[in-house]
Amino acid sequence: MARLGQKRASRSATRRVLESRTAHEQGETEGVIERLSYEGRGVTRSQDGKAVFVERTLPGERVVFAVHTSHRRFDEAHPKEILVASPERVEPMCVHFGVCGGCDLQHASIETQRRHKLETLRAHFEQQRIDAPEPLLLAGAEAGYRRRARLGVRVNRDGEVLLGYRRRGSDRLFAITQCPVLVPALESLISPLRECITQLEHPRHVGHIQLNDSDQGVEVSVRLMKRVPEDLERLNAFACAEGISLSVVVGRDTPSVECINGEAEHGYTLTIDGLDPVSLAFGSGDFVQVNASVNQQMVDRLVEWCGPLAQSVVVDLFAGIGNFSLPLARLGAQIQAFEGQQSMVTRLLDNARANGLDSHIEGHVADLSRALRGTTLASADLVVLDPPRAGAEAIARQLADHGPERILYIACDPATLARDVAHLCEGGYRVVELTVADMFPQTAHLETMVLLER
Ligand SMILES: C[S@@+](CC[C@H](N)C(=O)[O-])C[C@H]1O[C@@H](n2cnc3c(N)ncnc32)[C@H](O)[C@@H]1O
Repeated sequence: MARLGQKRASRSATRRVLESRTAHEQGETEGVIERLSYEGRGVTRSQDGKAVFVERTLPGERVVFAVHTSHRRFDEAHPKEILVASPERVEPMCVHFGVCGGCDLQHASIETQRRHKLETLRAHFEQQRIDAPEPLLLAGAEAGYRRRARLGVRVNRDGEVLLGYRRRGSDRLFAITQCPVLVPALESLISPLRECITQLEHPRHVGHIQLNDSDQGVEVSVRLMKRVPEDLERLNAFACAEGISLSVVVGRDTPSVECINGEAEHGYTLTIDGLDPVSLAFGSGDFVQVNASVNQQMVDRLVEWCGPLAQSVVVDLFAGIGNFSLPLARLGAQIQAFEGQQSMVTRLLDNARANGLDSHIEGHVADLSRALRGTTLASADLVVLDPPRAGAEAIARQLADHGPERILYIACDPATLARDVAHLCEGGYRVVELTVADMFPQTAHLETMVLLER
């Protein structure tokens, strides 16, 4: 097999390697990959038995690797050559794979990726001694699924405009020419956008660019440090030519938003289907589930698991802009929604009103890294919680002591999920349904849905 591209370690990583007494010589080592780590790297051992995590490799492969970062108990490495390839290895779909900080599993077949996610979840549950049914899988397209992205912009010393993402393991930006995990309507904008920024009077004033695919089509938001009228005209011409909506956010401390082309003043929405669909307006600072098809399947499964909900009281914790609250309210449930950001609670309540569901939803701002005071979670019929990666340990302990009959936990981190589910099981719950949702194909990230009953 061919030699693989040289990966340059960041300066601080290089310094750590040189300073570390346990670092490998800066040579290359041969090894056989034993297994995949949870975050999708091949694991082998150095001659002295130290674990080495080699990115972009698969179990069973014989590889030549070079260590780029050394720690006391393990090393991190990149492959130089694949001597014996796994039959599960595939050609990565993106030319930037290995450099880009986004995807980490493009070298594995989609079946391998999904099996790995199921095994990762099982392993976390086993570590916590949680008794659970075999996880099922929800999945959509393996590429072209991301409906939101943030692109960085940098102008290098030669005046060349770089539009792209951060490098793997670094803060540094690199230029992209493609991103096959984006929905086609967003991916096709990469080159024209770069061209447009290059032709601005002041490309250095561009901070970052956010792309959203919505019910109204593509919406682009450009962050500008300064308002330059000629550049606004050029951005407007670009938006008209591409048939997209475009707004600019100008200034640093108190930025102002200006719509320069399209429908921004009416808002952008995402629709969730059902017998009676709901549409959610969102803003660029709001949390949005990036994979529309998998999100729809999650909402469908939630509805299927939770059965008839008319007149039920549902507490939706970490509610965002109402992704679960509104479909549940549509089924007749009374929703108490809690969310940390005031702006998203406001949006959730606006969304409830716009969908004729305001009499079914109350929204509250609350910091859910702590137990929720003044609300009797036990008297709800169902608690839905969908925390960020840190999980919801305090809430899980509270629910373990005073929780309702049923809890639906949606999680983007299997380790903190398993920790919290273990608390719930100690409190008398058992896992009755378990599903892995492949929300982020080509990466090792997994989304999980767990239904627990007392
Ligand atoms: C994974 S998102 C889920 C949002 C929503 N359920 C959805 O499906 O779109 C997690 C949400 O938790 C909110 N959040 C994060 N930390 C929080 C905290 N300490 N207290 C309350 N909400 C928090 C975020 O603002 C975000 O909206």
